[in-house]
Amino acid sequence: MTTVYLALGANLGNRRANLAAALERLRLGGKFKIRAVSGLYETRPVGYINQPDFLNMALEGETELSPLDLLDSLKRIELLAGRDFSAPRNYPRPLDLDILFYGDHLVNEDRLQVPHPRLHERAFVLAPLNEFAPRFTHPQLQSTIEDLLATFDLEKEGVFRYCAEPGLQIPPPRFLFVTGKLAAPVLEQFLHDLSTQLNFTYGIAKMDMDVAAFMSVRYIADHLKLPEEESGIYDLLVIPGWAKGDLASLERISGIKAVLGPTDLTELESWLELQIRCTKASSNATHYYTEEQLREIQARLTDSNIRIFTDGKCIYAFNDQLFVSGGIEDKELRTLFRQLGVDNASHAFYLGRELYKAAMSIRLGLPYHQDRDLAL
Ligand SMILES: Nc1ncnc2c1ncn2[C@@H]1O[C@H](COP(=O)(O)OP(=O)(O)OP(=O)(O)O)[C@@H](O)[C@H]1O
Ligand SMILES: Nc1nc2c(c(=O)[nH]1)N=C(CO)CN2
Repeated sequence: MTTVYLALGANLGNRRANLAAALERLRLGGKFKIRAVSGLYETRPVGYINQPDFLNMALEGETELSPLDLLDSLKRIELLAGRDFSAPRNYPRPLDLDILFYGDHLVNEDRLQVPHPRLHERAFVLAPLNEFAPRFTHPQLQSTIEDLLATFDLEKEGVFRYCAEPGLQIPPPRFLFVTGKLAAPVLEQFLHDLSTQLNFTYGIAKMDMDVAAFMSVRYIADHLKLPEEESGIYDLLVIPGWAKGDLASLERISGIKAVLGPTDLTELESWLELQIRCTKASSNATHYYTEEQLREIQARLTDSNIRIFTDGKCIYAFNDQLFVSGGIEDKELRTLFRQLGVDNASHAFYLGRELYKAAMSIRLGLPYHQDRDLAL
């Protein structure tokens, strides 16, 4: 698995819906996992000026695809969004997906250059990327994203973080269940109930056979009719637990990672819980705000409640009036606490506990969320 960074842009049609659909399609049959997404930015077009404004965002993902296979998948997603590849470069488009970085690999092929050769000239790329990868170092320029971004005045560039469109979330996992005709209605009911409880989405492929237990992997591979554009929207193909045969060939034919599901519907809940936990546990991306972004958040506050954040190194605490930051050593924590000037005893206990939890999260390399337990 390689960590990759992608830039997304849209300036035709329903721009936000185009970006949302791209996130849904970016599962690539389980070969791509989105780990972090930025907010949406309203941006003035660069290059060919006489065209509508863009919505831009960036994301961090992990993939087992090679750089060129990833590029091909991105081109397919652009095509599904209605992209006209005969239009000249820099023309309006419903969707544009660029590979910014592929780990720290350098690629220099006719149809692919990575790192993207123009990313450091583009505030509309650097600003969203900086939300979750400020300290990623450009392998050729040897500068971090935050340093590259610091050379731009975002207002002058026409790059605005707080646009009218609400941001997008990482889509929940999406499973495709294969079933026989008899079990289909019961499975549908189970999945319908569990999907909100466990936060996943699903599709059901009903095979023309009464009982799922009689299906072989070969039979499923031969009879699963999936429109080509659909394989990308799933993370996992779940086939009945009794099925025997070669899963690798089914994966090749369907384009989706395949696993055997539980043999009994009563085990479906714990089986799904485990699957979902596994996808989350392998996520190592932590979203950190930069001090500048935290100060922007502060500027919009109107109350005195203290908000606490970390950036993996320092602790930041602020309300509408004051903004303090500091390190995680005991002495630094005490100074931070004093600067907050809290005189109410129960509030002081609360803040002390939160500050120590924030310090602990930094020591352990875990994400910190105010009022939530530390979690792996
Ligand atoms: N890192 C990269 N990411 C995406 N496409 C790339 C990359 N490097 C080279 N390309 C090639 O660029 C071609 C044109 O891509 P596209 O139409 O998205 O360009 P553009 O968005 O108009 O301009 P720009 O490349 O400056 O963003 C693609 O078909 C692809 O082969
Ligand atoms: N603001 C903005 N301008 C652009 C963009 C884009 O995504 N945002 N993409 C381009 C071609 O890739 C050319 N110009």
